[in-house]
Amino acid sequence: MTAAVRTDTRRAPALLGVDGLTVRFRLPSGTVHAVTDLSLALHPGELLAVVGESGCGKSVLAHALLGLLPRNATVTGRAHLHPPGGRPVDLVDAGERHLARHVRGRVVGLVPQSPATALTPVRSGRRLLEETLRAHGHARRAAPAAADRIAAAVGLDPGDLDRYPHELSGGTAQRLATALALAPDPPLLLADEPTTGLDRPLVDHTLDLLRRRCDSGAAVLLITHDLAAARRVADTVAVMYASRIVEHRPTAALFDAPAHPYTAGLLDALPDRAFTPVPGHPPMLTDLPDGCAFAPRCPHASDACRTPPRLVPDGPGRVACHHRLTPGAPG
Ligand SMILES: Nc1ncnc2c1ncn2[C@@H]1O[C@H](COP(=O)(O)OP(=O)(O)OP(=O)(O)O)[C@@H](O)[C@H]1O
Ligand code: NI
Repeated sequence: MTAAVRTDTRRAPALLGVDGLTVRFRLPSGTVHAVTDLSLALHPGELLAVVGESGCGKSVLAHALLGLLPRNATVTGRAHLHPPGGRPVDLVDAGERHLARHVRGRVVGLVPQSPATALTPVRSGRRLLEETLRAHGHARRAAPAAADRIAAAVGLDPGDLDRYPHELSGGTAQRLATALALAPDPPLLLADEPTTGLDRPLVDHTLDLLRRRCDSGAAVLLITHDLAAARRVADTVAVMYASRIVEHRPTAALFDAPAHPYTAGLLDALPDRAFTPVPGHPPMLTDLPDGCAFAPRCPHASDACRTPPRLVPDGPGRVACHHRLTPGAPG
């Protein structure tokens, strides 16, 4: 079914076209290469999962798209957003005023990775949700019923809405953050680890909710550590390593025949596969090697890997590797 959705979405113009997005942080100790030359297109109806080990740049990517990075960040490249019925905007160039008034929440929703710290502490969940709904065009009288409906959709009890964020468990705060992001019905949703702290049935419930939004025309960029989650709902999966996309392809193709040794390593780490972690650790983003950043951990590395591999088309996807795996070959 997702294949059919994918075919349809490719014909529509991209809702988001990211081209060469690069983020650097200046620190007294050096420069953090957080996102490097990242390109992707996201179409209405498409669910893209971004996966990769902790610290590879997933959250920085989401924050860069929303102009939410701190002052020590430099962002270059382009991120064209084509809101349905609205004027296209380059999210990298757009000023804070434009992003705050016309983009954040309304066109691009964010489920933040740490909702407990992102939620305003002095308002109850109900007040936050009703304010969000009213700010996005719901009549005052209709807001309470709409708040209850959205709360129920994310699996919140009405009683949970009457609490303050600091009174909520991590999983409940997570669901409130999801409800707040969904309330304005944004055509693009960036969901950064939206299932953290949830038990398995609620994880699946939340993932299916995101999938249904795509099936009714929205686009979702789902950031997750959870490959099983990506497999359940994503149309395509982008694998990030040390600030770059190293592989991006349709979900079934990625799980059946990964082309990048790092992707193969992530899949081998799954409990229902070899359950063997990728050996070693990711490099420091202040001190990246000149060539392929994965080479020190890669069983296939050779002299060729001293030259950085470019992300190039590979079958139905893209891969950046001098030793790409072919289907059937050992990882
Ligand atoms: N304000 C900042 N100043 C300096 N470095 C930063 C800043 N924010 C993030 N970083 C660095 O950027 C890199 C990417 O961070 P990011 O939060 O995107 O990782 P992530 O892939 O989301 O990891 P996780 O899965 O743990 O959430 C990390 O090395 C992080 O330390
Ligand atoms: Ni993150």
